[in-house]
Amino acid sequence: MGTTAEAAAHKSQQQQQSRVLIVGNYCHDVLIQNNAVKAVSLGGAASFISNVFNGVSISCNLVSKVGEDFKYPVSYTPIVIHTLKTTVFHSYFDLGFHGNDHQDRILKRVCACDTIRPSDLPDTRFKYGMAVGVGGEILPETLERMIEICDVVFADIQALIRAFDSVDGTVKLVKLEETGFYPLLPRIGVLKASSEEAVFMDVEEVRKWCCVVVTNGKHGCKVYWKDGELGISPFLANQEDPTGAGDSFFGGFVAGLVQGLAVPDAALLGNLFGSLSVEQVGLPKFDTRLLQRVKDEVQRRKMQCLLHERSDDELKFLRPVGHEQFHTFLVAARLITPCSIEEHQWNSPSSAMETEQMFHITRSNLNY
Ligand SMILES: Nc1ncnc2c1ncn2[C@@H]1O[C@H](COP(=O)(O)OP(=O)(O)O)[C@@H](O)[C@H]1O
Ligand SMILES: O=P([O-])([O-])O[C@@H]1[C@@H](O)[C@H](O)[C@@H](O)[C@H](O)[C@@H]1O
Repeated sequence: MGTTAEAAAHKSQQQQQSRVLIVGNYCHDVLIQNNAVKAVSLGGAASFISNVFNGVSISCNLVSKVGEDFKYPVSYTPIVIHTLKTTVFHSYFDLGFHGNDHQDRILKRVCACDTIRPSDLPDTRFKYGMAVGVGGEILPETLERMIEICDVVFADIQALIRAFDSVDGTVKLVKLEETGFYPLLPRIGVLKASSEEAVFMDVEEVRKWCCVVVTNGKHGCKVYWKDGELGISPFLANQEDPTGAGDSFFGGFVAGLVQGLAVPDAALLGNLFGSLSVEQVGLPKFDTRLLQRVKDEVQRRKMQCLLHERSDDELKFLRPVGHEQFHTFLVAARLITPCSIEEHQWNSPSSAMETEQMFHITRSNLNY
C-alpha cells in the first residue's frame, strides 16, 4: 500500500463490505410505445441501485425474488421461486419519451413474483438498509424487520404506496397514511419520493419523523428534514428513457452517504446518477473514466469535510464547504466523458416473435 490516503481509502472500502442491505425484486421491463415493444430490459429498483453501487465499488447484500424464467446475469444472485414467474412491468410511453416528467408513463404490473418476508432477510446486522420494492413485494413486517437489523433504513415510497388494478395491473398510488407502513415512518431514516408520488403524503408531517427527499426530474431534488430544507442542483441530460432515474438517484444518494458524504453532497451524487440514467434505455452503462473521477473526488470531499466537521454517524444536513465546487467538478467530469450515441439507442429485440417468446407477450395482454 503506497500513500496514507491510499491506505485510508482501502480501509474505508473494507469497512463498507456488505454494510448495505438492498431489499426488492428484480423485474423484467417491457417498454411500449405506440402499441409496439420498443425494448425489453432488466428492471426493478434493486437492479438500478446495485448497478450504481457496482459503478462506485460499493458491495452490498441483496434480497430479491425471481422466477425460473429470469435469465439476466446479475451481480447478486436472487432467490428463485420455481412455482412463480419473475415480476414483469409494461411501461407505456404513448405520449413520447422526450417529455419532461413521468406523467406520460403508465405502468402495468402484468406478473408478480413472490413477496419478500422477514424470514427471507439475513440474520446479520447492517449499517444501511434500502427498502426498494417495485411490485408490492415488501410487506410492513418486512420493513419492520429491516428496521430491526439495520442502523438506518432508506425507503422508496414506491415500495410503500403502490396498488395494482385487479384486472390489468395498472399501478395506482394510495395515500401513505392509509398503508400499514405509516406507523413505521418515525423509525426510518430517509423516505424518497418523486414529485408525483410526494402528493400522496403530507411532507410537512412526515419530515418531523424522517428526512424526506423529493426528486423532480430535470429540476433535481429537494431535501426536507425536521428544521430545514435544501434544493439540490440538477445536471443537464438528454433524456431518452426516464425508467430507473429515481432508482439510480437513490443508488447515488445512498452511495454518497455510505462513503461519508454529507446529505447535500450525497444528493448531488444522486442527481448525477439520475441524470446519467435517463440518457440511456434500460440499465445504464457508466463510463469507467467518469466513475474513476467521481470516486476520486468523493474521497477527496470526504477528507475535506472531515477537516471541517466532526465525524459521526449522524446524517449531516447542512451544505458543506465547497458544495458548489463539487457540482462544478461533476458537471465538468460529465462533459469530458459523454456516453457514446450508440449506447443511447433502443435495445430493440431482433424480432417481435423473439420478444413474445422471451416475455410471453401476446396481443391480448398488450392491448388489454
Ligand atoms: N431529464 C432529466 N435531466 C436531468 N436529470 C434528471 C432528468 N430526469 C431525472 N433526472 C434526475 O433523476 C432524479 C430522479 O428523477 P425523477 O424523474 O424525479 O424520479 P422517478 O424516476 O422516480 O420519477 C432527479 O431528481 C434528477 O436528479
Ligand atoms: O423509473 P423509476 O421510478 O426509478 O423505477 C422503475 C419502477 O418504477 C418500475 O416499476 C420498474 O419496472 C423499473 O424497472 C424501475 O425500477
